[in-house]
Amino acid sequence: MTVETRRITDPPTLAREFAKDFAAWVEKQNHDKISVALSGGSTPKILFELWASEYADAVDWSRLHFFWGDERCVPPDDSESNYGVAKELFFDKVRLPDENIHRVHGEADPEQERVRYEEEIRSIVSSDENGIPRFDLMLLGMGDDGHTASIFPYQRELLQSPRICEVAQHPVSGQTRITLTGPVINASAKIVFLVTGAGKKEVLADVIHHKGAFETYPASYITEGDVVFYVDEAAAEKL
Ligand SMILES: O=C1O[C@H](COP(=O)(O)O)[C@@H](O)[C@H](O)[C@H]1O
Repeated sequence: MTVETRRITDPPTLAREFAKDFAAWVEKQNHDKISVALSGGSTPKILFELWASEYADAVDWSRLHFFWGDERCVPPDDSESNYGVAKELFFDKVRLPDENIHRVHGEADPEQERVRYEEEIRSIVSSDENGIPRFDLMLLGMGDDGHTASIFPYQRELLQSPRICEVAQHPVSGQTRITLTGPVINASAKIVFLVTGAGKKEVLADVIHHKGAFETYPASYITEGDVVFYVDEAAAEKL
């Protein structure tokens, strides 16, 4: 296990650095069906725009299969849909076959969709020696409260679940979501957090240095693989 932190001036530069590293990483992969789980929220939006513009022809997108670490249980055209955001900013603008996009059907019955999505993951993503799907790349964000994917503080059962996905609840809004579980996130070959903004600086320092209230923050438990935190200066202030 290695945890690396990369401090980068601001969100646009951070997205640019990661996009460059990502393109080089894709080139190095010696298999097709490269599986990437995307994060939701606001942080990856600049990255999606960059992929759709400067990297539209610089990456062979047909080698990649996109999944999500978490999704809100809303229809795909809802502004809250993590898939909807990626579609509008990225998928609609690059040459990526539809069959390479593995979205969570947020409009479906959550429990039935959890089961269906697990099967879809198993059909593409190969498993490790413990039978856990091993994504090639897990892209994560971290909320101001230390949540990652849709695993929120005090939802330890989601961090330890033996399932691939669980139906989750946002603790404040009550919004239903579907999230990958801790063991699946941790089994990924490579894990990348993109974290920006001053609102995350205290929590980020606790998560990375395992101090203060770190045990409360789900992001603290994503430590088993090859983990890289890309952080902007505002978020890195307390590191
Ligand atoms: O709800 C979510 O929040 C986190 C963090 O989002 P951000 O807006 O602070 O970037 C995100 O990683 C997760 O996928 C998303 O659904």
